Amino acid sequence: MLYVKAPAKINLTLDVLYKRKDGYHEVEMIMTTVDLADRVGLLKRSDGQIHIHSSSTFVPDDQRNLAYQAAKLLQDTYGVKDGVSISIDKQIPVAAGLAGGSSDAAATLKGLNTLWNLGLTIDQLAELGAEIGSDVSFCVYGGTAIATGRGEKIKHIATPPACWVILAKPAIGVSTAAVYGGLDMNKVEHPDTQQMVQAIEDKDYSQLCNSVGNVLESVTLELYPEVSIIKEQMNRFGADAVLMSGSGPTVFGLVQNKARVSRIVNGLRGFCDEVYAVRLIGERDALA
Ligand SMILES: C[C@](O)(CO)[C@H](O)COP(=O)(O)OP(=O)(O)OC[C@H]1O[C@@H](n2ccc(N)nc2=O)[C@H](O)[C@@H]1O
Ligand SMILES: Nc1ncnc2c1ncn2[C@@H]1O[C@H](COP(=O)(O)OP(=O)(O)OP(=O)(O)O)[C@@H](O)[C@H]1O
Repeated sequence: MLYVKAPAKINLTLDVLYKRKDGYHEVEMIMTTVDLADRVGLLKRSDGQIHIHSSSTFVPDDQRNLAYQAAKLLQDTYGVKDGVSISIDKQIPVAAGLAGGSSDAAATLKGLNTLWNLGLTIDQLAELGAEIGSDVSFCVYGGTAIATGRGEKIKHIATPPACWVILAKPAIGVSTAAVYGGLDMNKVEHPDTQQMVQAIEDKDYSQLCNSVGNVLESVTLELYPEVSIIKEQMNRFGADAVLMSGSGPTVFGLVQNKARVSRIVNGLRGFCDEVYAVRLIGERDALA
């Protein structure tokens, strides 16, 4: 069995520039990996079939699974006759704004490149990943990057200063399409992406905290008021910055003071079932 780690991402910024003719939104966002990861196990099959087994009942075990789609795309594109049994040890909450499915797909692309001896470059894998979903290309590389286009154009940037990331996910799943669909471009308050890039390059933690912003947040907050409550609690218990990740509903809080981490985590219990305290990874291949 070949095991590949599939880390979650958070969006330190997420800006939407305009709605495109193809229905997608042109974005500019800063993404970084955190050390909450699924574990994807891959076992070669000689019958050509793709089988999925997941530890979570929330995840489809058929062609709807993004890891299945990754394997099928490689088979079809490169005429691969081998199959694979894919087991997903799910640690990342599902439909949470943390790119769990996208990261499983990216891990599958990378693992099968080895298992099926395809000899593809990481750039080729990232390009294929874009056919599966907008977040998959970033997940192939990991690290910290500005993503543009519909999210598939990746430019790597420096590693952010070290900190804790508290993730709190209310017991709801959010449809990414519904959140983008609810965005009113006349009401968008754009985050300052360049200021965030500068803060990361300067390793200026307090400026980084001042620069977080996500234009999808107000849409999700309106649909799900429970997300606001979690934001308020994180702020009240002393997180340095608080923001929703992706299309939500997960809220993350950044903290440098370790004593404050357990205070915030304990404070959130009772408001929220799923709370994690993890670290920013932010470096490419730190988990490979
Ligand atoms: C919210 C983010 O997670 C931020 O990282 C991503 O922008 C979404 O990435 P994703 O889940 O991989 O999204 P996809 O599976 O490609 O798209 C799901 C749906 O979201 C909407 N969508 C997605 C990306 C984008 N740039 N514009 C969009 O309008 C589209 O309606 C699309 O049908
Ligand atoms: N391997 C997978 N893991 C989790 N969900 C999957 C997977 N494959 C397909 N899905 C489906 O995709 C949907 C979105 O799940 P996912 O956890 O990837 O969302 P997300 O964290 O919001 O992603 P993103 O941040 O990229 O928008 C789920 O409702 C689930 O049915």
